[in-house]
Amino acid sequence: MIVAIGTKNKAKTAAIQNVVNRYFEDASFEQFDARSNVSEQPFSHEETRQGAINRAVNTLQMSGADLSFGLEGGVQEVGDSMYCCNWGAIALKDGTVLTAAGAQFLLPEEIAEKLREGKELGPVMDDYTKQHDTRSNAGAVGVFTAGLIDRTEMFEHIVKLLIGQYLFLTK
Ligand SMILES: O=P(O)(O)OP(=O)(O)OP(=O)(O)OC[C@H]1O[C@@H](n2cnc3c(O)ncnc32)[C@H](O)[C@@H]1O
Ligand SMILES: [Mg+2]
Repeated sequence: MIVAIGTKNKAKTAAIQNVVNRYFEDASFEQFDARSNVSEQPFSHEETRQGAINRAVNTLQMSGADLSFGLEGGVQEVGDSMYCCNWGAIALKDGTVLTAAGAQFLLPEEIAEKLREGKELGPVMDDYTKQHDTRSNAGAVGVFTAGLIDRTEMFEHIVKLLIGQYLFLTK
């Protein structure tokens, strides 16, 4: 089975490879820089979900794969707080698209303020941690959960939800 991945971010690709390899012995992977066709910093569940769908569909079109994955991070305001939200999609050759959402976690107000000013979470996290490429490593979730859950583990749960739906559909 050929599986296409719509990102080169290693926190996301590791999540897809780890979970797919658990359920399919014969999987091979192709990676693409897929366009999400939404803002660099999605600002709602709806936009984040659409980004995941667009990545999955655009990736399938670029590849000769049987199925493709799109994963997208964004933020959503609930009450007076901002949460990081995470969505994923699988696209199949027959046009089927499966979606699932994952963990949401609170962003500290000083981070939320910078995002409301129009900044992107990726660079804001690098400024905050004084590290490089937080988004490809522990991620904001790793930083703000004291390392208990990193970005790969967070996306693994979404990938598991997606593969479970795929297995249910094809059983
Ligand atoms: O290469 P891609 O697949 O685009 O991976 P990305 O890290 O940019 O991830 P997204 O586009 O899905 O995320 C949208 C924005 O939010 C940032 N972001 C999302 N989750 C993050 C996290 O856990 N840590 C740091 N930045 C994050 C990210 O850098 C983008 O600016
Ligand atoms: Mg991005």
